[in-house]
Amino acid sequence: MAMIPVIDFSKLDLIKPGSLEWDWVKSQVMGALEAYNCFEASVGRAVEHREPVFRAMEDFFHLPFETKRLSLTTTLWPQGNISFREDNYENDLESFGVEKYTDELIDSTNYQLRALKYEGPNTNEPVVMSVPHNDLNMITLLYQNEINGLGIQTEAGEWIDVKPSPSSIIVIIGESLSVWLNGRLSPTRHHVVTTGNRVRYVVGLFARTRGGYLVKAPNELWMMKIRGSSNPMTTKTSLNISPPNLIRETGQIL
Ligand SMILES: O=C(O)CCC(=O)C(=O)O
Ligand SMILES: [Fe+2]
Repeated sequence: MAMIPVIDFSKLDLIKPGSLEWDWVKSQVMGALEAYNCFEASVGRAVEHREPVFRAMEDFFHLPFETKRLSLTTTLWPQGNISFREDNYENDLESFGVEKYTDELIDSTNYQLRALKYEGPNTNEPVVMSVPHNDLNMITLLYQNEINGLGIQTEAGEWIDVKPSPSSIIVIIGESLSVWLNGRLSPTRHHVVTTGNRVRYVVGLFARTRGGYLVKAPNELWMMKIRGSSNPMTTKTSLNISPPNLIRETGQIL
């Protein structure tokens, strides 16, 4: 049974950028992204918050909308986790030799936290809850309760059912990061399919380029070879993140 790679991020607080351990995590991240466009990050700390988070989510879905919006941001994704999402950027960018853009990328990014609830479909037949798609943003972090449902499609077209451990966050990449990397990585194609009668809760953190920024590859990545292609990328694609649509420079509306 195919699985997406699991990478141990639990000691990332203790290891220094540039150390052997850091380079080891970095090379695993690269290997996973090249082979699967995604990975499962094992972050020990998540387990401590697991019960209260999903209990809070049950209560939360009974609240009026505005109360939901306010309480989610402060309760479900405490400040302590900011370093994890920034480490993720730093790690990815270093792998491509463009780490000098880390601060710029972090500054031009905002984070949207979404609480997702999928009612159980009350059948043993798989029911599609979210059709196959790529996210449009840069990176998405997903933390779910024990009800699985996320499927990732490999570039060969095979679907892999994701079964994250309770201490894991799934990291997937979106269209914007793929464009920023000038096609060096493809966005993670994924869907959600569930069975049974239990509710699936997911906390999703969507790292998105702030409105008004043009997502385009830095010069260093212009002429780099695209994976699987013998030709260097000679045209520059970009995404103009101006709501409501993402527009490629070629004029294609996503
Ligand atoms: O429920 C999930 O695991 C994924 C959700 C998703 O794909 C999305 O909100 O874009
Ligand atoms: Fe998605």
